[in-house]
Amino acid sequence: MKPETAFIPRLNFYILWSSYLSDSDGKSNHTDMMDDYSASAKALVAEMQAKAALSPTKAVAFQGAPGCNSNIAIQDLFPDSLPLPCFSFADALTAVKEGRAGRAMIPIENSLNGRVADMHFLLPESGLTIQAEYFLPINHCLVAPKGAGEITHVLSHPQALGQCRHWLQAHNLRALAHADTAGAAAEVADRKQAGLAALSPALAAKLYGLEILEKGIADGDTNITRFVVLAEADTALQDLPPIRQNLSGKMMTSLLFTVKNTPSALLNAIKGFGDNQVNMTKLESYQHGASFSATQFYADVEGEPSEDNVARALDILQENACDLRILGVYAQARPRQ
Ligand SMILES: O=C(O)C(=O)C[C@]1(C(=O)O)C=C[C@@H](O)C=C1
Repeated sequence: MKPETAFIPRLNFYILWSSYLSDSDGKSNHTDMMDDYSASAKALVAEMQAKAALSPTKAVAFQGAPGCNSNIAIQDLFPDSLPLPCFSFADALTAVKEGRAGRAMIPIENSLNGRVADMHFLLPESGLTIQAEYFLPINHCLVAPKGAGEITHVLSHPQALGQCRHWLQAHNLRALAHADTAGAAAEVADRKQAGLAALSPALAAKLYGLEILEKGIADGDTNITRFVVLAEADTALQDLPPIRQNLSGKMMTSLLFTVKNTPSALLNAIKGFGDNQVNMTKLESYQHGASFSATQFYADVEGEPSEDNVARALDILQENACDLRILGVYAQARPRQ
């Protein structure tokens, strides 16, 4: 991504970083913004990291600054845990791999704006498994320092900007991408720049001393993000802080598999799910390798491999696909039908 401009996928406009977010001498601060937490967030990040370091199994890693939605998801699901802020998704997964956190909380899809994290490569590469899912209602606020004046530019995570795309256009606000919603709030708190606001949770406004100018911003009535909890496969659930959530009583299984780009290859691979009455709730495709000759699929199905019908469907999948990998078997947090 060039320092001068950045493109937000799913939003049909370019974001001018340095033309707007530059010092009075014209020097860009792009590198600082992309590579590290802003000053307002640093002390809190350091404090949370220090607490997590004292009790790593109680730590749950997340991408973003304190007060972001992933942090809120952790507070909801693991009230007794120690949230561990990490700057990138890769950092959050590495924290679990290196034993600095027992788990990671990762957003994967949003009801208004679709896919979030690149699970198809992050998860397989990390070797971690999905232990749980969680659905968090998202409540974006427009937040700014006191005296910011008329707002013209809004900084936030590309997902948050995408979830509020129509609202931003209707209010003639220019969107600027940031690593996460709370990090965006910390950034506008540091800059105290006239006309600059952030889209963030109310919690971030509180943490970074910002005013809430508007609440409940979203382009639809239902704005929910699905998160998954990742952990090492051999981590026993009982060794980690308890999960507090209502469950539907069913299980979910997440899979990754590859088929050749030949006629009916996908149809043959997943036929067993329909034939055995197994409900597939998600199927996403990705090009696999550099040749465009095979496609990788990520799928979520209801049920678990120990159920006969799921086992039969998986056998058929195994016969017709390659690289089948079970990414996780976990309790369903929300009915799918
Ligand atoms: O930036 C945050 O607040 C995050 O936790 C990330 C994230 C996302 O990537 O989807 C999480 C939930 C919201 O949908 C918006 C942003």
